[in-house]
Amino acid sequence: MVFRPIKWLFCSLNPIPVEELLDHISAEIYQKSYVVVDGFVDEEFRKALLEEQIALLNQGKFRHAAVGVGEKKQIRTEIRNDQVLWMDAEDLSPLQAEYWEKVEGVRQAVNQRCFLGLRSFESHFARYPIGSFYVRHLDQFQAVPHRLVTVILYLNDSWTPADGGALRMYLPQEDGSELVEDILPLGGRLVVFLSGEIPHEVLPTNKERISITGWLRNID
Ligand SMILES: O=C(O)CCC(=O)C(=O)O
Ligand SMILES: [Fe+2]
Repeated sequence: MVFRPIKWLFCSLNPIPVEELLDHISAEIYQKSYVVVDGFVDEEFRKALLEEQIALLNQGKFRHAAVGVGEKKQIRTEIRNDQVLWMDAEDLSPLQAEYWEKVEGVRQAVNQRCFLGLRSFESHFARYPIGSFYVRHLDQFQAVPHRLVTVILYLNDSWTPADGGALRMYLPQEDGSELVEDILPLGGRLVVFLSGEIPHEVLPTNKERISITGWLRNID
């Protein structure tokens, strides 16, 4: 497989060298357990990923997302009612492989600074139809201890506060309280956070909401 060399990650107005961006991501994760990066992918790439996802959706490849793992895995639409399509690490499309390659940069940078021993990545496309949500949860729990870092890329063409569907993060403070931060799923925006430390939810969306969610893990 041939990868396009990644020299720049984009903010359309303000491209910065990839090393600088990865350094920023790992520093923020180290200091505050999360980071939001706008324009992580350029518009052309975002649109191509969105089109690929819509084509797969139209082929009926998405399934209701489940909660729990193994025998306890079940569809619980009162907890989450998005639809997902897992990417097959052994059979990535060229676009998916290009995205994974970008996340590989994040993995290495975070490992270097935070010593998390991240070894692999898993991810799925996600579609939240109008009215859907995902109630407050942690991505790392007893049954899935190997998910250490959550990585989300939003693919939406446009988003305003009136569209709902924000990612609501509950940031633990030193005094034991929580700071609530709402992050809109703006196209090209990347959100990275420590899966075991930041409870979060997806607020009900008033518009179809498309993203790629993934996890860096400490297993192969
Ligand atoms: O799409 C989002 O903003 C968050 C999704 C999420 O929390 C999850 O899939 O675990
Ligand atoms: Fe989550």
